[in-house]
Amino acid sequence: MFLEVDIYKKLSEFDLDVHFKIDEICLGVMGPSGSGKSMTLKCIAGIETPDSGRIVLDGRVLYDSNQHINLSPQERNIGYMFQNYALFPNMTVYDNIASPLVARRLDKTIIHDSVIRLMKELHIEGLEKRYPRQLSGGQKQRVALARLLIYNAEAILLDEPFSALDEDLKGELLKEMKTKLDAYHRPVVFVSHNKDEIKTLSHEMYIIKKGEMIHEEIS
Ligand SMILES: Nc1ncnc2c1ncn2[C@@H]1O[C@H](COP(=O)(O)OP(=O)(O)OP(=O)(O)O)[C@@H](O)[C@H]1O
Repeated sequence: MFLEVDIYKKLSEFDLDVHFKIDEICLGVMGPSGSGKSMTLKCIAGIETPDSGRIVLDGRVLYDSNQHINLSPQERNIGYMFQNYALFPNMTVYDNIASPLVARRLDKTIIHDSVIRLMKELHIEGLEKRYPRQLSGGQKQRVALARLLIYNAEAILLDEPFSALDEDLKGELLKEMKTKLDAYHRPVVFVSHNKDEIKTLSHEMYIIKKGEMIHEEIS
């Protein structure tokens, strides 16, 4: 599996001009606020459209401005975890986690088994019937992580997934995320302001400044 990204997009204050190719590793991306990190992930996920370029995931063209290819986020099959968890507020925890499998019309027993297994693994069993507003920040992030991991996403994009957590909780979730990602063997792009988080999770690192990515050794 590999993810190849060559995108150009005019933004309000500068141009986003991003190029990288990764295989089954976690690529850490750091950079100042407003430098284009979230926009890069949104273009890869298909939520925003670049002005030109090409995005290829394991040989599948997701976006190509010359060929007029622009797959929808669902067709891309990429897992995306936002800064603000983005759980569905009117759905229970169970339904939130199950939603990617329900959308794929999987058998109810298979969905049930997968939800229960992931809830156990992420230590959120017992919360099935709660709504997101009845959860702590850490619980919400675990639910978002379970929903991300429940389906067979071909790549994962993480945008500041630990930003709202206190240090203890962050450390704990970081460990769980590392275990999950180590077993995942697919391309992962991880955006963070925090170098320690990048060091823990990532194999390679880029710094993004005003829309341009520069490779940097993780030291
Ligand atoms: N739809 C858009 N069209 C044009 N410019 C945009 C759009 N959305 C965001 N921008 C601008 O693009 C730049 C990059 O924004 P982006 O959200 O990618 O930053 P970021 O690096 O993720 O910042 P932060 O760390 O604060 O989340 C900002 O200057 C922002 O104002």
